[in-house]
Amino acid sequence: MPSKSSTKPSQKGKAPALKPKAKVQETSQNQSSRASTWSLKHFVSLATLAVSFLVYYYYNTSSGNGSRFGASSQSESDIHIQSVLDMERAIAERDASIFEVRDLPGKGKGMVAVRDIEQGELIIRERPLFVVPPQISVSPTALVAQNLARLAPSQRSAFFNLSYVNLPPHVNPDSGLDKDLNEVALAIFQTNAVSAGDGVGIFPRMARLNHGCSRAFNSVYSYREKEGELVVHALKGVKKDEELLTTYMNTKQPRARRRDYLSHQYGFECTCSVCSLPKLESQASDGRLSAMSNLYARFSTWNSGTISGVEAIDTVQRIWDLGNEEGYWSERGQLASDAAFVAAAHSDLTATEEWARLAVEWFGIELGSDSEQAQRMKSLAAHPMGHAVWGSRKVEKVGIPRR
Ligand SMILES: C[S@@+](CC[C@H](N)C(=O)[O-])C[C@H]1O[C@@H](n2cnc3c(N)ncnc32)[C@H](O)[C@@H]1O
Repeated sequence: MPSKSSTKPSQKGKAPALKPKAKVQETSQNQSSRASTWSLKHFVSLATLAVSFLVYYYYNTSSGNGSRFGASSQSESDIHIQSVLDMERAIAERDASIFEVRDLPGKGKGMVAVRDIEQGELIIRERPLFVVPPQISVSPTALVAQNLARLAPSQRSAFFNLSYVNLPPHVNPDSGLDKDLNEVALAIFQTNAVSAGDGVGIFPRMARLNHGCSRAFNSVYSYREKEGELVVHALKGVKKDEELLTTYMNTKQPRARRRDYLSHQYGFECTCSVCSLPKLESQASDGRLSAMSNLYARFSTWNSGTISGVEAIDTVQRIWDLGNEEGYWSERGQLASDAAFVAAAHSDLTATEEWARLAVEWFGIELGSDSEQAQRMKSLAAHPMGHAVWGSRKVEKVGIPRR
């Protein structure tokens, strides 16, 4: 059955660092121009394969491992250093062909598209500088300091280049004292860390993504446990010179609540296009977002048998329709996947196939067509009756997606 959490919002929010209970979310998005999007994504994922290999090489041969250098001959060291430089150049070149990190008024730095980006396109693939586990036995400050000590100098400087908020007032960042530097490091970690599997990690390239609410965010990041990598995909088509924005929270909440959270946790007053709407439009948007949240809660009651399969699918369709009205396209892969689950439980073959196909499409956009989630839905669409829950509930014609 769709667990309570599986029917929850699924865009990935920034994980409050060292709050181990913070859960990763996943997202998905918009339709249209599918064939061309797919072929481009395919090309991009091939291109990034080469980069990934170099990243793999880098992290598995260099990461502060001095003894490796010590044991190498001069020519081996030269080759190694050259490989690392090649890898860094390849990543920088690929990034530069998609976005630029710029100073943006009132936001510090941010990522701006240097060309049109297609919906579903892979923007970043990145391994973490480090990940901290959910359970820790030393203080957060000491843990971050320990992790930093293991990094190569260039990695440490990438970390200390990141921005931070909420530095305790007694800390002087310019004192040059270790104790103050460690507090700054913790503030950087807490401002920039995101969920990475069970832990939270630092990904310095994606860390430049600023936040937008509801329909304002156009990029989604997701962590791939198997690969140990984070990927960022375009949730919507992005125009050249437009800022790339992700979301730091579940934004299906009224503006006042979103602003409170962002100001407290991240130290800024959100002025995204949704937060800047005139009063009446903002109220209408808040109404839609709250209605979506309530419908998600209703959908989850299918688990306990409170609502029928038909009612559950009708609820999914209402969430979808509200998403269309609001321009909120995130989490649609998960939503369609949950609907396919319900359809399979009620032995509705056509509905299972159709919802699974829709899930493939939206997981493909938000998480990548090579994501585990998209692949799983692909096999469900091909073999609906093979689903573990097939026929576990009363037979019902639950309904296919209207989109
Ligand atoms: C993860 S960092 C994002 C990159 C950051 N702007 C930088 O210069 O490196 C998070 C911080 O960026 C700023 N920020 C993010 N989204 C913002 C927004 N929509 N408006 C203003 N500041 C924002 C806040 O200071 C927040 O604490």
